Amino acid sequence: MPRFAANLSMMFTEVAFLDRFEAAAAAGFDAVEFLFPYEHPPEAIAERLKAHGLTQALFNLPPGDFAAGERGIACLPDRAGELRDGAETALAYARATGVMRLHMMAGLGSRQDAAAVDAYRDAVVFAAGRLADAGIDLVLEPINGRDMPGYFLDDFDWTAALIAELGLPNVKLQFDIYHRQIMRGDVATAMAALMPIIGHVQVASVPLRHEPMTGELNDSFLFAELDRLGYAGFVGCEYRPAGATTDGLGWFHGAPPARGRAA
Ligand SMILES: O=C(O)C(=O)[C@H](O)CO
Ligand SMILES: [Mg+2]
Repeated sequence: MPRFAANLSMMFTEVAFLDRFEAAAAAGFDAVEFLFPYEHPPEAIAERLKAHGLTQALFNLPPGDFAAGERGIACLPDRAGELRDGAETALAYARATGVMRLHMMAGLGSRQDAAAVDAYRDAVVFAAGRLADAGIDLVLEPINGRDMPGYFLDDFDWTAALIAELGLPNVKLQFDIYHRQIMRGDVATAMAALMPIIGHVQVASVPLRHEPMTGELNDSFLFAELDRLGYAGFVGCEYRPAGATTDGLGWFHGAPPARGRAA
């Protein structure tokens, strides 16, 4: 089985954010990820990781005003300065937590807009350069437009082509199985084809974004495929538990898959 990271933005939300580290460790996870750490000082996050023997698998660069609906700023030409500052902020948290990969959200915008494409490309090159100095990978994640209407980076082929064109060794693909299935399907074949550039994987059931093994995909098969393909990274459990987080961890502890939608 791959190495799973509990996503603390979606899982264990029964308790306050800083208490989710202990809850994840108690449930058997040895790694965590989350969207953003920035409401808490880096030392507070580092202290929780250390106290519970957890590895920080991933988090995101600052995304602009997330509460107001922004979903990253990388494709926004007039936000380049803020993006650069955000990279420094993320690096401070990276140094404290030891994380080895960071995701940069693209923002809302159109790939038909040349200025947005240029801004995005510049942002990727800039962030990759800053992260490379610290030995950290930059991961780019295509996100489906049903969950995030108007999201700039909603195409796996375009993302893979950009990564190939830039040829920067620390720029990789964040392959979210949930988004891939909604956008294109053909998950196992795409995973195999893209494996050389995959830097992080995430999972949730489709269509409800609940626990793995409860949706239309055969997640056991996909996890075995990741092993067969030699994927040594983390699989982030980026799902909304259907009920209490711990009640839905049967899949993680090896229980047989559920059949059909939860009532
Ligand atoms: O939506 C997702 O799949 C994500 O991974 C986050 O929202 C962005 O990192
Ligand atoms: Mg994701």
